[in-house]
Amino acid sequence: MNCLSRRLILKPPFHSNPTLNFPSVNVSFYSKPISIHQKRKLSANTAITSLIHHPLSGVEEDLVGYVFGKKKATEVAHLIWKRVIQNGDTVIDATCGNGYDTLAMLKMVADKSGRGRVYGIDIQGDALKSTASLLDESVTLKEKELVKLFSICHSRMEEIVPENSPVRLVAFNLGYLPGGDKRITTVSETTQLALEAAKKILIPGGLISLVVYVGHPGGMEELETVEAFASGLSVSNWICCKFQMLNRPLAPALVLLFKREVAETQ
Ligand SMILES: C[S@@+](CC[C@H](N)C(=O)[O-])C[C@H]1O[C@@H](n2cnc3c(N)ncnc32)[C@H](O)[C@@H]1O
Repeated sequence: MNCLSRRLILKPPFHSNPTLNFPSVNVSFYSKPISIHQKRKLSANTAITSLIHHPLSGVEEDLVGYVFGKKKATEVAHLIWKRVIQNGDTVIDATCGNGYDTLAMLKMVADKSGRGRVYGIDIQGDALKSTASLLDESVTLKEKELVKLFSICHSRMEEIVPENSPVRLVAFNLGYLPGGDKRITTVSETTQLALEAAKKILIPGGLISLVVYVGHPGGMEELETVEAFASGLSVSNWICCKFQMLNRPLAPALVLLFKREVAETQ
């Protein structure tokens, strides 16, 4: 058989951590039609390669940590963001709160060229003040300039991100502001609108990440809204999953909506 074989070192574009080793794979180019058996072998190799390079691979231990109550949903979310975000990216924190997620995102996008941007949104002025003061304590003035804060509803996120900015992450941490007024929470209607907006502006290879607190009134309904939205996304373009503890009903659920880099043919 006429077959050209090449050994490639694949560096997925979503990966920014140079300390991790990338597996090498054999890629074969065939000049003749191949048998069904060879085709199956090839597509299995492709499937394995895409699994190896998926942002969820490499965080297995952290997911086990979450299952055994050793890692918080937010910590696992941050580790997965790290595998998606590249220096210089544009990302959105759709619920800034006290700014911990904003800060984590800033550390991931900031580079010397000053290209990265974090658009932070919260309906409460107090939350944005809290985010700004956390940034003041934690980052340089130059880094802080990469963060743009907006006191608006996240359903309006399209209005604040410049049109040609490739958004790679939109993150939600739903519920109420810790230490704030517990009556002010995210709500299903606007969360649904915000998810639709996020879907429109996210680039292929991007991620919509949600940590959903279900212990407050309306929290469970909101999780159902998120699940219904995720269930409606096409399999060829999205990989959607949820991590939730069944016997810890008040523990937050982690919902991840990965937009495929390349649409999968069915
Ligand atoms: C659980 S807190 C976020 C915690 C935050 N990510 C952190 O790291 O501290 C949820 C936040 O969502 C905000 N929020 C509620 N409804 C919103 C809306 N429609 N648009 C934007 N933010 C909203 C609340 O004011 C609150 O600060």
